[in-house]
Amino acid sequence: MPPNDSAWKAVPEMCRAAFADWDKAVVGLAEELMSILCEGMGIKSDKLKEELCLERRLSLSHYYPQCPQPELILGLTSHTDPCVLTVLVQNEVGGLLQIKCGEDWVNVDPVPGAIVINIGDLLQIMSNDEYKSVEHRVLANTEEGVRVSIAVLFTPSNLEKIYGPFPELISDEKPSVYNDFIYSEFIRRFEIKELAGKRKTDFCRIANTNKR
Ligand SMILES: O=C(O)CCC(=O)C(=O)O
Ligand SMILES: [Fe+2]
Repeated sequence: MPPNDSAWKAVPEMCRAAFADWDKAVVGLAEELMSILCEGMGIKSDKLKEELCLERRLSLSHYYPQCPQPELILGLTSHTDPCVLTVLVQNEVGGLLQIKCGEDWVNVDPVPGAIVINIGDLLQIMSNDEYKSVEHRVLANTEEGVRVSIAVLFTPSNLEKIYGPFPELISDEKPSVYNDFIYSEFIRRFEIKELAGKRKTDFCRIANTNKR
């Protein structure tokens, strides 16, 4: 949420100050990461910041109690994050968060003090496939302890802005693999679940370009 947004009022007063401190720390980390990711693409380091990708944050808190029939369900179904970047912290209950590597699911077990960073679909598109959004899921919890995680998803703050691969990354050798789109249209399709079960990046992928 942007600073001074009325959404802050939804945060209980007793934890508003702590939440604001957490938000500040997460934004600082994301700014540094976005700058490194821009350098990795060979574009100016504040490009993602300039594109308003630090301003809108969605904070998702997850609580996974012990499940009596874990073989029947997932804690969170397989998905990629519909954002630029995700910063995620998890408690010590491991063996549940997994990422897809090829055909395999690989555990992302908690490491004390470590933070999980996911590349989101929008960064995959903006980078013209230089970076790839990560498919992940959470298994149902079989342990007595509760698993808790907090994910902060960074998305552009201007919903009516046009996004697409950065022009600096497009050349005759590396043509654009995505059409430009209005961000609110991406959200609309995501919310009506039109993109469910597909790679969300496919909605603007130019036909006949290779999927990676
Ligand atoms: O609970 C987790 O570790 C995953 C949360 C997640 O993938 C999400 O909020 O998008
Ligand atoms: Fe996620």
